[in-house]
Amino acid sequence: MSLISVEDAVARMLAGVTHLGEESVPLREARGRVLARDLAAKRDQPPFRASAMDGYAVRAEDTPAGAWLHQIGEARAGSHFSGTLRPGETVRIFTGAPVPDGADAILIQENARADGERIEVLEPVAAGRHIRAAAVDFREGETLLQAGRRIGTRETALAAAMNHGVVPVRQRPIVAVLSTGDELVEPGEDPGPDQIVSSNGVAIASMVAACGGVARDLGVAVDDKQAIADAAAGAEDADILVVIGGASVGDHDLVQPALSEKGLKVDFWRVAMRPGKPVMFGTLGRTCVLGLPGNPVSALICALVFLKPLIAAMQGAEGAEPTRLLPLAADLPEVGNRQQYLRARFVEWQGRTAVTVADDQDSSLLATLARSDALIIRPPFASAAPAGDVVSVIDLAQALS
Ligand SMILES: Nc1nc2c(c(=O)[nH]1)N[C@H]1C(S)=C(S)[C@@H](COP(=O)(O)OP(=O)(O)OC[C@H]3O[C@@H](n4cnc5c(N)ncnc54)[C@H](O)[C@@H]3O)O[C@H]1N2
Ligand code: MOO
Repeated sequence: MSLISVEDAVARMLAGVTHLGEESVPLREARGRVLARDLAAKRDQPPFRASAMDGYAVRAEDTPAGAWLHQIGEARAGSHFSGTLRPGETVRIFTGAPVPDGADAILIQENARADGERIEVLEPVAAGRHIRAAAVDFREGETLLQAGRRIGTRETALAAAMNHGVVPVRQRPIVAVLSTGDELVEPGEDPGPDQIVSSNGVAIASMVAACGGVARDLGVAVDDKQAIADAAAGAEDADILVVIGGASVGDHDLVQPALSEKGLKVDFWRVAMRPGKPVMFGTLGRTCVLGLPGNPVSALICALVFLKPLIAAMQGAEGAEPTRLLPLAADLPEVGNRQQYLRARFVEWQGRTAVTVADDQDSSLLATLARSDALIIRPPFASAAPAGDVVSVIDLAQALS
């Protein structure tokens, strides 16, 4: 049986993706959305020379220690002083206020002593000190956030400072999530002795929300072609249908037969990865269909490798999981023909942060996944790796937050 590589599978899946439409949303509601256009500054920041400290606006040359200055006014944030400083004069100033014309430094108040309107200089100050130049942060017209950037806290702050109250973003993909299996009951229900709680549906929906999609829970369909086909009808207007379970080769693995009758075109099935081999991708009309293996850890790792980039691509964003290189704290054996995703923990090893794998990598073990800090990625046919060898690692706290 031939398996497609993870790299080829992801590339094939992304090759057919088109961007979703664009919409405008208030910046306050834009968290997690992806910019559909570049965002340029609508003004200079700061728009004027601004004081960085509370104190006195001065001419630096007037400030030998012991000099006395005459206070002629006050400048506050939001209210400038309209005159011009002449020799021997100062203006009381507060952080964020426009620096008056004629002043070239701020004498901080700790280095001054006020006696009515007479101000004694306790420490000289150099020209330019504690003044932020106009537009030192950015200039009007400068593009600071590019299309494709996901809006988090930093982007929100910058877009706001650029004076964007409303931002152009990509629509959120609608992701229908269908679990399959006679054995499944929803979390919190009263399972029979042969039954299993459906953890995958709710977990994938959580991931969809975290990736900026809109999850539509289609619940659980029993292992029956008609039941699966009927339930999948709830995804007709969805951008993505995720079907969980029934992906393998057993007599009760009916997802492909059920959806084929509705017109599913399978692009790939079975990928050279472990866990996750039975993952399937195809299209049903305009809906992308991702078939995830039922084993809970396989489902989540496949969602990380395929669903996250798919959702990101529809929004015009980068979705590949960032990796970093860390040394192994213990030996690993050689790899077979499937790329491995090994649950692992961060440990201190020879004075450095290193990774060590969990003993049992069975793809049903969610507690092990929750205890793990990282996934070690090992490519197909990699040779045995001794402790100290560097491996590629995904940080789970970010990847499956
Ligand atoms: N003869 C073979 N058997 C299996 C193969 C194979 O190549 N040849 N592949 C194995 C691999 S690898 C995996 S992964 C599983 C994939 O199975 P399915 O996708 O068909 O999933 P199911 O059989 O429906 O379920 C597997 C397992 O996962 C549990 N499950 C299913 N859905 C959920 C859910 N929503 N929440 C929690 N747990 C779920 C289910 O109860 C089973 O225990 O096949 C191997 N077999
Ligand atoms: O490879 Mo399956 O996806 O491990 O259990």
